[in-house]
Amino acid sequence: SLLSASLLGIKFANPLLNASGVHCRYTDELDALAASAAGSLITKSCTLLEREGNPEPRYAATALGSINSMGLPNQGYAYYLDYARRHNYATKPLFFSVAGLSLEDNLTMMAAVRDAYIPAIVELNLSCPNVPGKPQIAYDFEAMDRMLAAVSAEYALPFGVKMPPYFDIAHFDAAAAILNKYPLVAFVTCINSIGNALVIDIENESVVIKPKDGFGGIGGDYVLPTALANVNAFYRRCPDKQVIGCGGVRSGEQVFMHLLAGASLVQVGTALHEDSPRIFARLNRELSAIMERKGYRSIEALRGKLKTL
Ligand SMILES: O=C(O)c1[nH]c(=O)[nH]c(=O)c1I
Repeated sequence: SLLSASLLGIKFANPLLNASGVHCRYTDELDALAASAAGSLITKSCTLLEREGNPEPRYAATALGSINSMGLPNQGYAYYLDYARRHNYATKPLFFSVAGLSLEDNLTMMAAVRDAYIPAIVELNLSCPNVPGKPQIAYDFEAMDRMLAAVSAEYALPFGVKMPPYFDIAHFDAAAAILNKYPLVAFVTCINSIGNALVIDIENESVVIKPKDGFGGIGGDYVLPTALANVNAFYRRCPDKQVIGCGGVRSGEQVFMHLLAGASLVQVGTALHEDSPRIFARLNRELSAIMERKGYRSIEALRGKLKTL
């Protein structure tokens, strides 16, 4: 149909899903996404063992988006693996986000997903900005190279990576060159939050979240141009991979922009957090209306068709 999408040869009724971390820590949240108009869903990035995460307040919404320093709170990978075993894949695909605190933990968790023989799609999170003492992997190119070499060898199935934003052409080139060494990295999700920003409340003359002196990853309207640039940069540099767009989506127009930039699927974070899974029905309606107005009969007809001047 009009909104049909595909990734790794798997069919999606529409390109929309949640961004990992939003509305996906607990099974009731995941069930609500499964029952929503989203074309697929993804679990909260998980670690080997359950984690409480950082002290609260650790999320705040602003007029232009959000800031968070959650600290990787999650129920542990076994909880999400159990959910992934019970998911009905005939209804919609499920993504499984992994964010181990070490290479060994990532290998253990991904081996468990591999050995579960379920069609869950793994998104390896290389970009969590909020675990004190754990600099994010994707900003350390040698560490990312080592991680992908070991994970590719162990998992031995196609998987994706969740990338942070980059801000320098040389960094797009270097990061893409590493990803292109690994054919099993079948998709690249751009972007994670822009890390370590600072939101100030002038009434209280204070930061708005408790962890890390108020420093946290931002999402929402703040990040849209950076998200689109990263989607298009990796779309251009990784012709053998697909790209999932994430960042700044709150209406059909931003979904359309991500698709033009080259995205195959589009994730929604801040706007989903501030609304509810009902947002997916609205976004699908708005995207359909834009496509019909412009005479597009499929997403493939517009994907990656961004014009330059
Ligand atoms: O603080 C978090 O839990 C978190 N927050 C983000 O904004 N991105 C991430 O990948 C993670 I793992």
